[in-house]
Amino acid sequence: MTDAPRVSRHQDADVLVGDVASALLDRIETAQARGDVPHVALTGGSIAESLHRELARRAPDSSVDWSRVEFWWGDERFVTADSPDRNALPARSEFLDVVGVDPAHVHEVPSSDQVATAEESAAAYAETLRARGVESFEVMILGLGPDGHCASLFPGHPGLAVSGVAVTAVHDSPKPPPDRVTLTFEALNRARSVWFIASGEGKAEAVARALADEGSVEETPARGVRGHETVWWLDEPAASALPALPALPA
Ligand SMILES: O=C1O[C@H](COP(=O)(O)O)[C@@H](O)[C@H](O)[C@H]1O
Repeated sequence: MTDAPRVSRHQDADVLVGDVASALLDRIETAQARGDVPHVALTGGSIAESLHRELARRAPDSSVDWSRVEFWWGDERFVTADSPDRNALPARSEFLDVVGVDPAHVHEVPSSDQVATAEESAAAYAETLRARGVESFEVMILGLGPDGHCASLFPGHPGLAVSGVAVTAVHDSPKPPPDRVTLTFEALNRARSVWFIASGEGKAEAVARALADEGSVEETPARGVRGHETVWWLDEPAASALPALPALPA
């Protein structure tokens, strides 16, 4: 059973990342308090670096036990481990290494200097998910491209139709770099909570298409992702093309 997506609007990008960071720390604490070791999937993209910095800044005020949480990525660029294009690199240096997450609990998608092809990388990442017994992600954080892509699921691309596996390779991505590895819809939709984060007017049309009553996943892949709970964390510019709420009765 999945709930209808919820929209959470914030004044600007700074307020947005602050509120998401504090909600994520609370969510991890709550999961740990009930005895879980939560699995959290991080994202790349424009909002990720400020979110990761904010998480590191707020971490000392939280009671998260960093030895009892595991981190993954919803997608990764198939490049060398030290490439500036890599989603994991800034997440590690700005957040995970700063708060001291056990490196054994940080599960990167294998890079192009570890395996020969994006297909091998996808298979190895899927095997790690299986071996760690990941049945669902506590929180799946996703960015949104101006074209409506999320993770590395791009409009009109073959990856949208992949089923029966948790991870797939992507080639000829319209956004560089061309070779990538992504969770499939099936795996993304195994999240307890999907959190889309979008900031800036450049994302407004894609946000409106993703949340419209009608539209296709082929055109706007983000429409295909639903957790048990789905929250759209938006700043006001990113929310600016959403239809106005009906006025309350007088
Ligand atoms: O390439 C990617 O793009 C999306 C969105 O990024 P943005 O820079 O347009 O905000 C991101 O969510 C994804 O993880 C990443 O690999």
